[in-house]
Amino acid sequence: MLSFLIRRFRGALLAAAIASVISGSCSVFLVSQINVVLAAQTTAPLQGLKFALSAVAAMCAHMFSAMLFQNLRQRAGAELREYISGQVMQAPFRYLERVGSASVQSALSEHTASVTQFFVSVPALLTSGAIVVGCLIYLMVLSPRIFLVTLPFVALGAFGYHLAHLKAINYLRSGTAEQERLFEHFRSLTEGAKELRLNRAKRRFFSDSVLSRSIESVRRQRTVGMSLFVAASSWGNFLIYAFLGLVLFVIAGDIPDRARVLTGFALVMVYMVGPLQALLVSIPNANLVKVAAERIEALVRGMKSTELEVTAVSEGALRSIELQSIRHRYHDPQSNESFHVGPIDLRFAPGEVTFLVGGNGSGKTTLAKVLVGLYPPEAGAILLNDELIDDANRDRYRQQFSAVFSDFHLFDSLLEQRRPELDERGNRLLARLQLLHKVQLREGAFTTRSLSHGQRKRLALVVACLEDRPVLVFDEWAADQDPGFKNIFYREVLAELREEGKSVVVISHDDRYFDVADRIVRLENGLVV
Ligand SMILES: Nc1ncnc2c1ncn2[C@@H]1O[C@H](COP(=O)(O)OP(=O)(O)OP(=O)(O)O)[C@@H](O)[C@H]1O
Repeated sequence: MLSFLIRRFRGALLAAAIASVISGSCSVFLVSQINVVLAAQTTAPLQGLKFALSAVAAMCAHMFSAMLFQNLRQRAGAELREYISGQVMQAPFRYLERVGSASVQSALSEHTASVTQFFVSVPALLTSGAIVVGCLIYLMVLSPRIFLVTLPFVALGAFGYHLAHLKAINYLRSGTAEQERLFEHFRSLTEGAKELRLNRAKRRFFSDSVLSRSIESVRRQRTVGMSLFVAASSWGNFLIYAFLGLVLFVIAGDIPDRARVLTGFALVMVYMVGPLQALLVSIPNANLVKVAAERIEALVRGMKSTELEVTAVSEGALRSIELQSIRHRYHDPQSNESFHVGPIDLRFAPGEVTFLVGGNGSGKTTLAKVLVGLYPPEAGAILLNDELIDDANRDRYRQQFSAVFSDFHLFDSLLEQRRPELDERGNRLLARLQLLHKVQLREGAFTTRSLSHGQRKRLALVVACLEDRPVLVFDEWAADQDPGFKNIFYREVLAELREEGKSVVVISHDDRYFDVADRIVRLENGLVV
């Protein structure tokens, strides 16, 4: 993920990185000039000019790199969100069901924000890095003997930091994993608002034992992780002052040019504390970026689809859809239990109304999902007009269907190019379903979606009819409708769709209307009986 972003913006990143290093180097040069002036008896005007030019150069380089990095951050955020959204839209539907919406939401919000933080950490890392390296070089030039003494200190500091760092990153990783569970609980806060209000005991349990525990766990893991990093950077700071004390009071002795060397060391070491701290702080930030990038990568990896996206809907008219010995299986790894649908053989033809009936949990919705191509069959074959459906043409196959599942989603518009005739047809259908006084279709968008559940379902029916696909699937559409609308749906709408030559699949428990069907398919425990 990060390497992709780095490759994508490598030109601008390189320019901004060079500017950061220039800014850091100019700062070190300024400090060295201060030391020269402090040690000299007089100051030459040329030195003043050099100092002023370096200060201006440091400012310009810093400004340029910071602006460029901010710009890159926004561009990277936008591209990452588009990339993840694109992957989500083409991901296998079953995979999305399995990972759940909380993982997708946190990838799009929290993790994306963390990854783009990289573009803010980099200038700090580079500028501070350049200052620290520059300072060390200056110290080496000033007194190679004293500088050699710094090496064990650097090694000691690096070792201590590395140990803390390894421990900290584990805490950050598990904190991020817990946070995804927390996002799921946040969703329950709004989606389960009714249930939580109606039952005080459940509300308290959810609050104390589920939500607070998860919030606390994220807080604890992140606090421990970040505290370890802070402890490590404080350790680095301490070593600087310990080293300075050692130089000033123990090692210096009677080295040549004592005053100039010691002033230089003191000045540079004190100056280095800030950038070193920034450097040490930006390392945990870089780790947060790494952890977030790993989460996004893990999520997106499962979204890879081998299907080809259709560019145009198939021209040929529907003649038949055949399911040949198709099977689907849900497996729960926790309980190691499975539910099997199939083997099932069915044929669907135009102008035919098929009712899919059976008890709760008998597999009707699952079969419908296999039929419309949301679940590729795990065994058996699907044939559209005698053509075998596989990954190469599955997306084209799905374009044959309009479906209203029980957990349907209503977009606020038809998501189609504006067509006045579409508005007219839609409003006629809305009038027919007695919704026109509540909602209208204007320029392809609905005037409102604040409707009752039954009304929203009627709106979903209108959307499905307007799509004008050869096959329509209704999953217990009539379950929430009053008798009048049930009658319109079963006796009028289905009859009209049949007249238009549509193949209609209706999942239903309304045995009063079973006579409407041309064929009834009864499922029991995943099998047609
Ligand atoms: N997304 C899923 N993940 C795992 N198992 C599932 C999933 N959806 C359904 N199942 C399992 O598959 C079985 C059949 O479910 P399905 O929704 O197909 O039944 P149904 O006949 O449509 O039931 P109902 O009449 O209650 O809507 C259920 O027992 C359930 O355990």
